[in-house]
Amino acid sequence: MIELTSVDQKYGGTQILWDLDLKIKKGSRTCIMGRNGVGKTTLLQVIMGMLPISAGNLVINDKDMAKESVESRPVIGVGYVPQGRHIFPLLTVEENLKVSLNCKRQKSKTIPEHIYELFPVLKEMLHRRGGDLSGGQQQQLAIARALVLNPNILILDEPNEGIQPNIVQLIRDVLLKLNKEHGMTIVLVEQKLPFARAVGEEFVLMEKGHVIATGPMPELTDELVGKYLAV
Ligand SMILES: Nc1ncnc2c1ncn2[C@@H]1O[C@H](COP(=O)(O)OP(=O)(O)OP(=O)(O)O)[C@@H](O)[C@H]1O
Repeated sequence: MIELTSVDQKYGGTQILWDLDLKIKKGSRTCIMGRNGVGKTTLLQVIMGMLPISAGNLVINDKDMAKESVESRPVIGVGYVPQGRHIFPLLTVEENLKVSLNCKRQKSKTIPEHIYELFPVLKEMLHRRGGDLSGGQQQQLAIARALVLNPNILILDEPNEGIQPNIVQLIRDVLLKLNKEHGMTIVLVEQKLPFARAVGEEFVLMEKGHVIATGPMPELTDELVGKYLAV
């Protein structure tokens, strides 16, 4: 469960998130949507502890996380796939995955086999450098790297940006499988409506640093789409 209450966030003197309230249920699949620049990435970075909040509360998995650092997130089971992937281009696929295993709470130093079942291409390319992979392969690596620590919440920022359609389908299937078979809570920022509708059970609509509507995905009406999502 993730709960933000009356959260404000500022970059220097510029306030981006305003009195933001949001509840994300355990085991749900939630898509955060809104036009460019409304604060979606900022919201994810606040949840991840990468940006401090200037007011309000943040509770994740029943723990007060408002003042905890980014390093505390894997410890309570939160995985993150950043926008733009941020894999290490000079490390091999295997080394990229092993970076996560160096996290303190991780006892096992082997990559769980189910990662390769989800993303078979990574096994084939284990010794290839991350920077030499295609965009779609890099995205699979970025998701796999977050899964190595076996999170109970997976947060993804626009995982389909610049990705070819067959890999978009694979990512959709993996996210649904992780949620349905492993009970993982999925939170993603998504701009593309068909993908959001296919993966999300719940939507969160943002506008100018506020959450302006939430609900089950079927309640994301054409009127809301026209008003807050269409360019
Ligand atoms: N480091 C920063 N310093 C100052 N302002 C920033 C910084 N990062 C983002 N912003 C501003 O905060 C606002 C929200 O940005 P954010 O990236 O969270 O939006 P977004 O909804 O994720 O947009 P996009 O869909 O384009 O990724 C924007 O006006 C942006 O210019």
